[in-house]
Amino acid sequence: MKRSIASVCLSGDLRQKIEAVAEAGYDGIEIFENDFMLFGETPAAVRRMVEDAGVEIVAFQPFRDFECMPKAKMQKNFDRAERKFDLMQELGTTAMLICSNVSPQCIDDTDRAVEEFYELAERAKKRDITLGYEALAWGRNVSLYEQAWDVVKRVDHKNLGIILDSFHMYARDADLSTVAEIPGNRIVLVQVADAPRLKMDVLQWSRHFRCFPGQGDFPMQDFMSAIIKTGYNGYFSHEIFNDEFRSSPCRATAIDGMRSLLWLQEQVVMDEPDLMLDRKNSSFYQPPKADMQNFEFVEFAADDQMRDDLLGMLHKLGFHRTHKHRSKEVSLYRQGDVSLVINEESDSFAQHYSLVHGTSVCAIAYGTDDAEGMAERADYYGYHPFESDVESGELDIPAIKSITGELVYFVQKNTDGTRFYDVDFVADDQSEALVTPDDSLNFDHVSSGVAETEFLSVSLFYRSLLDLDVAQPQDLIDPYGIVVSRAATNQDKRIRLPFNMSRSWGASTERFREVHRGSGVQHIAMSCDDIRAFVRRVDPSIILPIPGNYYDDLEARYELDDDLLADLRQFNMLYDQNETGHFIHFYTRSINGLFFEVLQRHRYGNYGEANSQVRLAAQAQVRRSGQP
Ligand SMILES: O=C(O)c1ccc(O)c(O)c1
Ligand SMILES: [Mg+2]
Repeated sequence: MKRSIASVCLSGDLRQKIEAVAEAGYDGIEIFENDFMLFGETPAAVRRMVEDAGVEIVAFQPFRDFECMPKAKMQKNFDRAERKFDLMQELGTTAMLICSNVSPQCIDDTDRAVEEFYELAERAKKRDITLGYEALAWGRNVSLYEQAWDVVKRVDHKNLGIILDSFHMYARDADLSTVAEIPGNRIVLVQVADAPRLKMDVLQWSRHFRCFPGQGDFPMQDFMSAIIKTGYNGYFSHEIFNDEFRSSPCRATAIDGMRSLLWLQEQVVMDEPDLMLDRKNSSFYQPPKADMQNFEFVEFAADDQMRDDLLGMLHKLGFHRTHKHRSKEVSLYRQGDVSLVINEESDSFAQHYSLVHGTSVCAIAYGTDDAEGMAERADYYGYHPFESDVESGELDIPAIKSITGELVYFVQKNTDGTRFYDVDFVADDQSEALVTPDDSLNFDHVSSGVAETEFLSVSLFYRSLLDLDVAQPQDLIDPYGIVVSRAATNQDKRIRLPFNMSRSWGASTERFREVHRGSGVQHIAMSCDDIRAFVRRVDPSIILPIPGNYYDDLEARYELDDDLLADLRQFNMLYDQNETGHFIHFYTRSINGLFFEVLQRHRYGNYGEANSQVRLAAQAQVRRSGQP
């Protein structure tokens, strides 16, 4: 599979874009006309730059509003094309993307289009140039790929083919069956773009919300399979117009794009193993399948200032120290099946992390049946391994850096049922729990607060490397802005990872990123079997106070037992119900922006989203009062 990316996907000037594209390992780049026009070097210099970088200019694009203009304008359009052919020859590229005309003056006359494209193809032939016709979803008279194919078929000229762009096709709910009629050698270029499903003007949707495959909602595997079945052997090229990409570092975006193409290839091969192997691609490598089973532990970096606050909060929630590390300043606090590691080892990753972020989560560990495989997968997807100091007799747990900088560990499940702490830790009966521990406690979800520019990278990280499902974004209402939230989950829902971003400085996510000095884990939720018993054992001073009006509303909305309602009110718990069941939960106050949640699910799969605005308002109230 030959891989390319359009220069319009990336921020910066043309030189920076070319360097980023080469470094990320693409074979080619589509040069967007504006990127060239606004660049201060000659076509020959750009050609050298691209050659030196070892990439190919896959296409020059776009050539706009060519066909079916009033007769008086056509001569000018042919002249304009000749000028661009000159430029393309200087740049050393042979493919020109022509998008369907969007001008109000464009005449609806397919015979005319056929004649004009024949004439243009004849001119292109003299220059060894191939034209590719692409239907823009908002084209004046040609807006469907079937219409573009009809024109190309009728022109029947070797120098004119079709360009297929997944965005335009899916945006118009295309039926992919006509793709099978197109011989692969008549496809000049395939552009891949995903997008979230949005109901809005198609032009605005395309220009601002496209994203890399794996970040949006389109069934990109089906598109890929349909194309590959035509026998097409050319480039798959990203063409993503996206506001976040425009404001993100171009190298990071280019690398994410490469991960996205690798992921797409993995999906296609998984669905239809013969498709790509048929293509004499014997060097084809398929990474080990992801295997992610559970949250094994969460690790905290503790700094001097807030260490005691954190330990105090854990004690009040029923945790106590059960183990100490054999050789390091590392303690394990357990309750039920929740393991929290407190790392105070000097000169460790954790200590460096706490110097920047204060007391906070510096790592999440997942249990897996194939830790080696996960490490190999991480390498395949270009996520960076992290090597830690391991003493003999200790586990060497594969680790990588996540997008937001904390570590991700892959902990091998042992067949004999022993756990990570049975090797590296010694049991420690010194400290007693302040309150009776709850054996039913389990990790439920771990949420992160991320920057707007990281949001799509994080979804790709979860979808590609960890093979999690990533749900569509939801808006949560904060008193000071909107928080956009998505959740990644594994199949049996033992791993749930919501992640949030906000464009509003005053909203919870950005306030967290301010106190925590960067993105990271903001919230750890744990489930139990009897939350009404659990909350009675917890010191009320650590629980987030909820406004009384909320309970009056609950009473009006649902038929709740007086008993339950009284408990909810007294213990500052929240309640939600849906068609299948109900949900009760409470939050703690925060430490350095981080807070805990304890919850009980009754056949309920959501997160109490309906209550998120209550929580966000309650947290804003606490912040305003200057309390933690
Ligand atoms: O938005 C546009 O104008 C535009 C231009 C070229 C393309 O290939 C495309 O898909 C969209
Ligand atoms: Mg396109």
